[in-house]
Amino acid sequence: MTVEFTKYQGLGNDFVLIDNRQQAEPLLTPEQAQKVCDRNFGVGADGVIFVLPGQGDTDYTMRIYNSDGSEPEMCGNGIRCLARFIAELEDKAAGASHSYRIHTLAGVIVPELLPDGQVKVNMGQPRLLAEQIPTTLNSPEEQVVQRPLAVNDQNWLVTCVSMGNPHCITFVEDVASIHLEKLGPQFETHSAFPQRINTEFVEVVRPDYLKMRVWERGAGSTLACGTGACAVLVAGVLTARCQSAATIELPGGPLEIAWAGGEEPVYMTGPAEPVFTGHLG
Ligand SMILES: N[C@H](CCC[C@H](N)C(=O)O)C(=O)O
Repeated sequence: MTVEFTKYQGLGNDFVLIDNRQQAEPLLTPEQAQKVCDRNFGVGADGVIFVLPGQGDTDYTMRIYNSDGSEPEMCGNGIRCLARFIAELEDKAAGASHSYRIHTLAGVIVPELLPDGQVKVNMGQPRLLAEQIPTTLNSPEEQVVQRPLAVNDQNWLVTCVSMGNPHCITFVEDVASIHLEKLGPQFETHSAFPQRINTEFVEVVRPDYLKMRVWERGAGSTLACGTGACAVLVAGVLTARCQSAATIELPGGPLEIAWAGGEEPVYMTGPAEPVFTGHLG
């Protein structure tokens, strides 16, 4: 069976998107997705994203496999790509604005296509309690803000935020000096994170401009992480380092993130572009 796909990227975080509207189960297994993501033996991507039929009052369902075959709850850059892909599948006129209600393992997420081609996403509320991350770095009902964590014989102060998927944020003086390939895997598999963890290293340039690098759970070093940028803004607000809206500069480019605090949702605005279409198998 050949499977058609379209390759999309959001700030260089790239995905194979598959029209899966005809059945409730993904057309590829996690093992097949892993092979598709291989940058030498496959198409090459940070993940595979499936557009499935909606559930309840949602238009569609998004499922995603990381390049290691694991299934995360959500993907910020990926859902912007999914929204653009759906508009293409529905043959929506370019330049018009549309929003979709997407069922995900992180809850209902609402991306809106803006007339300029960018996508604005209501990413839902951040989860801040240790049990919601999940992590053992504090009592289950407590938040994890500037807690000590020993990694690579160094003591880091970390703040943990879930956007449906788990993130560990640490603020540093010079983000370019971080040895991501050495530190990333040690954070990712640390025993304090029973579901593993996405790790963001952040340099506050100004309260409305932060630079970050990311080691993603199940995907390694990527050029951008949308849920990670949201988690970084939330951690910046919780630690009084940044304003309620900021530009988060990733290696692949900037995302605009805003959070009014408390029970309010986090909003993310950024690009998503098609690259090419092809067939698998
Ligand atoms: N690797 C992440 C999923 C992809 C998230 C990232 N690509 C984004 O844009 O949010 C995880 O296992 O939680």
